[in-house]
Amino acid sequence: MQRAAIIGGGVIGGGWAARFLLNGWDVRVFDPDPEAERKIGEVLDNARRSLPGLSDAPLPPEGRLSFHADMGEAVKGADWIQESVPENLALKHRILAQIQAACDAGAVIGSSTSGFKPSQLQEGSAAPGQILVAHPFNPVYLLPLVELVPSAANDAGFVERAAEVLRSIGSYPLHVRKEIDAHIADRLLEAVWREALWLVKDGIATTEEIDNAIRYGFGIRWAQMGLFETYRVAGGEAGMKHFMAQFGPCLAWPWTRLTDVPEFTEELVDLIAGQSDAQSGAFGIRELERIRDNNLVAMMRALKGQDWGAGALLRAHDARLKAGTALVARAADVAEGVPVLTLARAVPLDWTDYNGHMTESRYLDAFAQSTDRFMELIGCDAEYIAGGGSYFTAESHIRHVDEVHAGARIEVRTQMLLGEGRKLHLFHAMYEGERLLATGEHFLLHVDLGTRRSCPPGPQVAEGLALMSRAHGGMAWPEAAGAAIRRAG
Ligand SMILES: NC(=O)C1=CN([C@@H]2O[C@H](COP(=O)(O)OP(=O)(O)OC[C@H]3O[C@@H](n4cnc5c(N)ncnc54)[C@H](O)[C@@H]3O)[C@@H](O)[C@H]2O)C=CC1
Ligand SMILES: C[N+](C)(C)CC(=O)CC(=O)[O-]
Repeated sequence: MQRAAIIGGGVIGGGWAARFLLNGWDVRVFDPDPEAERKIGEVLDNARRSLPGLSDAPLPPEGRLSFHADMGEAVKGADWIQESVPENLALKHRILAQIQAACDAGAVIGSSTSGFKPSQLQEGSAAPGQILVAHPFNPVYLLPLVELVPSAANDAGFVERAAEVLRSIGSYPLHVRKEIDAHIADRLLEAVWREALWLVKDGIATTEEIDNAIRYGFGIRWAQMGLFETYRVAGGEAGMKHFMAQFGPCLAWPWTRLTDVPEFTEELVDLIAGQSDAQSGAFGIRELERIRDNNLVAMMRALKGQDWGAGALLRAHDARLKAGTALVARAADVAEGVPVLTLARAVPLDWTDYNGHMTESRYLDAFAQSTDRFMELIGCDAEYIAGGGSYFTAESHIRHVDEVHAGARIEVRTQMLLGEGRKLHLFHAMYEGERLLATGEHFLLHVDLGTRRSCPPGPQVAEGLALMSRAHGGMAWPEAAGAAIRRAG
């Protein structure tokens, strides 16, 4: 168990607390705001329904969360301390000095600052090498990017240790090699933000029209290929050089007002806030956060299917998590007389429906994953399938016993009812803890993928089946197995 201290538990500190906590860290929070506990509780509720299901493997058991009135108590013994107080350099200096007076010398102190350079934060510190910028993106518990910005005072081993901690909690540390005001991403965001402010101020577009220009077009493109890869594709077969030749001259045309800063007059603030109310005022902030989280999870899980960008990162993190799970690898290791664990994961947000619970098609999805896992156990793995043998499902019966919600940790335990010759009869039971949620009974036939006809399995799978028969052969037939839907009335 590792420990993080969160100093400043607002929007960003709350997000950090959730990411650490749900990745198994104990988290101590210091924030003088009497509402901090309630606010973090609400951020955590959102995180619990969205983050665990982003992975296809279970996250470690949640750590312990505590709130402390004394900053020294919060930071003492912490491995990672994340400063997330408001963007004010004098305040950050004061807080960093208080942290360093009480924390362990080996702790990493990350600052969430959106724009200060690490060398600015380190000014006046007796141990500057312990402080660096770890700039996250909102919502911190879902978005992987953390800009990790060291200065010359941080040694390379320290930076790598910080990066490894971030990887272990599913983040993507982007090492910003040369410190600069506002790092990398906020410089890009600042450019778009300034241009958008001019468009509203000059009456060209409303806040909603600008958001539509982003979300119906280049925003979707950016989420998967960024800027340069997107423009390379836009250059057609001739690629980047052609793109630059075609659009280079525009740089000299009046396509931007970036060099000017619009003054934040009361009139401009009212105009933007009023348009924003008209656009989104029908939703509360927590409601908007949930809509945002639903969309982000769906997009990132889709990218995982493509093994691309943030999705490729999630896949690699899943592999890490899976390596630490209790799933048995071979039939020879299956315990006798008890169903074998074939799935352990959380319910993803995109598995839920308009009734607010896991939707029916996903039960089949989960049971199908369990069947795949069981096939691997008996030796019907990717190599065997590539050799031309596999199983086809001939019949399924799912019973829905109790409902389950997004973020809940589920397990499927599987009993082999029959595994003989070409026949395989499985009974899956899905649980949240010890609460039975559903059962899935499936009858499969071994097939020759060349002829597409059933046939006896090869020796490897026959042996796996024999081992499983020995482990499960003496078990009682589950009460619900073999049941049909009763006639109504
Ligand atoms: N909001 C955003 O989109 C992002 C903000 N950041 C950065 O994160 C930092 C925090 O920003 P937010 O969370 O947005 O601000 P916030 O206003 O939501 O939260 C700041 C928290 O710090 C607490 N605080 C104030 N004085 C304190 C003190 N002396 N000791 C401990 N806690 C104190 C406040 O009570 C509040 O809960 C800033 O440096 C900001 O630039 C980074 C990424 C995104
Ligand atoms: C607007 N902002 C500068 C606070 C933005 C960030 O720092 C990152 C984000 O989450 O957009």
